[in-house]
Amino acid sequence: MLLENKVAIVTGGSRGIGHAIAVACAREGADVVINYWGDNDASYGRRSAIDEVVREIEAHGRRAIAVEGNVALPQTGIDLVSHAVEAFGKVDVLASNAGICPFHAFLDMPPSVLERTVGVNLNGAFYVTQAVARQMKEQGTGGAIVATSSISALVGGGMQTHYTPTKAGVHSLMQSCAIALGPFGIRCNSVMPGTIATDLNAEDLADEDKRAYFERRIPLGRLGAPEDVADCVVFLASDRARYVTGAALLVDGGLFVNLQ
Ligand SMILES: NC(=O)C1=CN([C@@H]2O[C@H](COP(=O)(O)OP(=O)(O)OC[C@H]3O[C@@H](n4cnc5c(N)ncnc54)[C@H](O)[C@@H]3O)[C@@H](O)[C@H]2O)C=CC1
Ligand SMILES: C[C@H](O)[C@@H]1OC(=O)[C@H](O)[C@@H]1O
Repeated sequence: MLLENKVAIVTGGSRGIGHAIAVACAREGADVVINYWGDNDASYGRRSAIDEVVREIEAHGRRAIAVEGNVALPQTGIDLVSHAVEAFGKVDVLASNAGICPFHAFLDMPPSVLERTVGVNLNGAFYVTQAVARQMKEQGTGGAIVATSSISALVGGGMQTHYTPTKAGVHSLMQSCAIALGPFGIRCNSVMPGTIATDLNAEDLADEDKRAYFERRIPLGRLGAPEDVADCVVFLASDRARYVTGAALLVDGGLFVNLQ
């Protein structure tokens, strides 16, 4: 197992990519603190989304606690670390994954949409990374931080002018943190998913023509699944990637390189 007896914090872990990361960490032997924001109603079948993630982790024989909190607030990262240490004694891995993408045109974008997107995606990644890194430094045993950036760090989107800069920022944050935290044995990397079928883009991809267009552009011939990303996060978080820091791993089925 790649993360045997490690403790992982996963932000945005109630749905989509974060859900898959949390379960993959447990499958590889980690106990998990799952952060989420606003997904605790019972609209997910008979269980709330977060109850389902906890159940899946426990089915792998690992422990899980769910902690609701808005990552845009500096206190949330501090609280996540406190909960992890209280419940499991330490933090070894952070998957900084929480993010939003409210599609919106550029020319009439209200400042509130920009500020919320930057607040959750970029400031949130900064605050949680900082809180976890302080704990890892104190523990003195290193650690691994993997942030969910995006192919959108490298290419634009006309309805994503507020979003793509946050994903470039998250990648840049991991590069700088790799330098700042390397001396403490803390590795910092990012994954750059392509188009992964989740709630984030369900409405966008409900347009059959748009979905078919994406599928045609992906050399591997399909949209990504959350588990495709989760397995790469686990790899970067594990000792198999012990000499990898400041790197970004595209997980996009070849979409980025497909010019024509
Ligand atoms: N779905 C895709 O095609 C891609 C997604 N990404 C990134 O992957 C990450 C996860 O996205 P998905 O799983 O697709 O989204 P999703 O909408 O399925 O799940 C989002 C998760 O983030 C949590 N969340 C939202 N706002 C939060 C906040 N303020 N504080 C704490 N948690 C919050 C939700 O509770 C949920 O667990 C995001 O950072 C997104 O930018 C990157 C590239 C492609
Ligand atoms: C939500 C979008 O479909 C998705 O988000 C990203 O980060 C990818 O680049 C896709 O555009």
